Amino acid sequence: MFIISFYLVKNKYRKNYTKREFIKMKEDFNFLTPKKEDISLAKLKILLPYFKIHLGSFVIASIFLIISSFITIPVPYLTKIVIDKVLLGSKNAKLLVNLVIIMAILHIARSIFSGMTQYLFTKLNQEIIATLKSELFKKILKLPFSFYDQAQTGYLLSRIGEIEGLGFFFSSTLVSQLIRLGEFIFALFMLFYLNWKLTLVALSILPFYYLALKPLSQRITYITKDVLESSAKLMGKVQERISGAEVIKLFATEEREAMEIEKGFKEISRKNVLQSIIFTLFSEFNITLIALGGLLILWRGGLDIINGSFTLGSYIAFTAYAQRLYGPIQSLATFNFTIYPALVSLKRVTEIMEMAKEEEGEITINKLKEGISFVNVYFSYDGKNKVLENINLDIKVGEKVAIVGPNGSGKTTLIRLLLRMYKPSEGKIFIDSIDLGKIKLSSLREKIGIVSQNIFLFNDTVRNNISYANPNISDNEINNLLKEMDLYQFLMEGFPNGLDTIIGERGVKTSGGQNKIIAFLRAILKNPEILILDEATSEIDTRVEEKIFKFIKEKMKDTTCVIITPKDLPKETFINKIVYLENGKIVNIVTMI
Ligand SMILES: Nc1ncnc2c1ncn2[C@@H]1O[C@H](COP(=O)(O)OP(=O)(O)OP(=O)(O)O)[C@@H](O)[C@H]1O
Repeated sequence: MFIISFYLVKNKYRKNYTKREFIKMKEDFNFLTPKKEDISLAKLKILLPYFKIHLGSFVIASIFLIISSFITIPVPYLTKIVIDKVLLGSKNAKLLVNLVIIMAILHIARSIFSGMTQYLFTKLNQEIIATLKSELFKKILKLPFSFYDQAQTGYLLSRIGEIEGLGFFFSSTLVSQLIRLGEFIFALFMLFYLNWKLTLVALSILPFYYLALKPLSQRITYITKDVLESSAKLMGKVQERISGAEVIKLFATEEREAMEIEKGFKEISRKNVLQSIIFTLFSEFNITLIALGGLLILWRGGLDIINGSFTLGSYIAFTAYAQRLYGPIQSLATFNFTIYPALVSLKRVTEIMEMAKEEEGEITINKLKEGISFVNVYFSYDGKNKVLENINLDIKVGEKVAIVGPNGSGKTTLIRLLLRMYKPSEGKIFIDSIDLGKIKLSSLREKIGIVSQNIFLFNDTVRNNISYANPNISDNEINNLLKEMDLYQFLMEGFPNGLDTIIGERGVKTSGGQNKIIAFLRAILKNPEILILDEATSEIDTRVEEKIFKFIKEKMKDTTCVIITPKDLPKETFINKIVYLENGKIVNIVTMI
């Protein structure tokens, strides 16, 4: 059976698999069962709120579905009347026409209700999927920074895409299954009514379903999860390689990288084939079993017709109702198969939805009065290696503090703690004597303008990047600021379309120094009470750097500034205090007069 399915599926992928690949696939198939996935219907509770919102549409769509499913139920019985009572009996042409018209109306009505059902379910399904995708996106943005240290962008994009699989729960499939159950019971009743012995013969195929379903559904669950996880991981890799295309080209490693990715795609293709084989196995099994059931009915019913205990019309009605018995059996059996991939998607989406968000405080802080204090702060990213040790530091409002130290000494980490991107492992940080942990994140971060080491700019205009914190700001206000900083000329000369210049993805169309200046303007336009420059002027030429420092010194007197640099700053700058950091410890603090 495995071999037949393999050859059926092989055509779908139009690929010739080597003997080794074939053997590997067969081994995978045999060994899939032990890795049974633990999935439960309990996770469905996260879908309930979405379901409740659309309950009205769901009920209407379900009613249409029920009507379209049951409206043609009398047709086989009417056919029996036509054959036994009209054609072989009264030969009443008028009654024949009337019965045919009734059957035609029933078919047309079914088609109209079915079309409306499809439309309503698709609309409902798509609306919920769009909401779920946006919710997941929002959730991902609210996850702690430590999450981003591990997850790759492409991987996360794939996980958002997996929401499509949840559409199953809002489709007509679930209601159809209930209807099919009703249909099954009704058909069973009709069949027993027409010929109970023949009905028992028709039902004799049922135990075989159980035998086939058990081993196959466990395998399909595992392989579905495996395909989704491998695809998401591979997408993470692909996205990273495309982002890092410059490095790949400069190191001339295109072939190596392409081979690596090809290996990943082939592995997924192999798993997809395996998944397809399982589906094909089941579908072929289904078709054969139903055909055999039909033949059993023909054999047994034929004998009854020959010995005169069963009419031809009853036989035709019986086979039509038998279809209504086998159809639901088939779809109830397949349901087991289709629900597992959807449950796997649900489990994976829930994993992210249930992750803890960034820890939030409740206090909204007003304008800074006192300043920032680090008290006995220790920090480690991995819980083992200490990155910061016993940090005690006071930064008063309006003070300009430089943090100087060699690479890896913990300067940026200190700032990350201040921004509450991470929590101190020990000790506390206070702003105006309020524990940082108790402050509302947005209230804290709104106060801080930062130009970080690795700045990120959006693929948008210079204007939209500069005014990111305040999109309603006018060009006039931006130009005034540029003039005040003596950077207007620089911007007009540097960017061919002025504020309308598109800077490209991550600022590829502009120079490193220009990007830093845009990031600096972006931070300034936020009107920050605390300005942090993390090696912000490293790529900026001395002339512009002087202008920036002059602006800070003269126009940002009340703003608290933290300037990070690996080298000592010249003594005559505006700095009030220099903090020397080495191996995560403050080794010296020099206060300027
Ligand atoms: N997200 C992270 N996860 C684990 N370790 C990290 C992480 N970020 C930084 N580190 C480690 O923490 C230490 C301090 O890094 P940090 O970036 O704070 O140093 P820095 O003084 O700003 O260095 P540089 O001058 O090179 O920017 C380094 O050993 C670094 O490898």
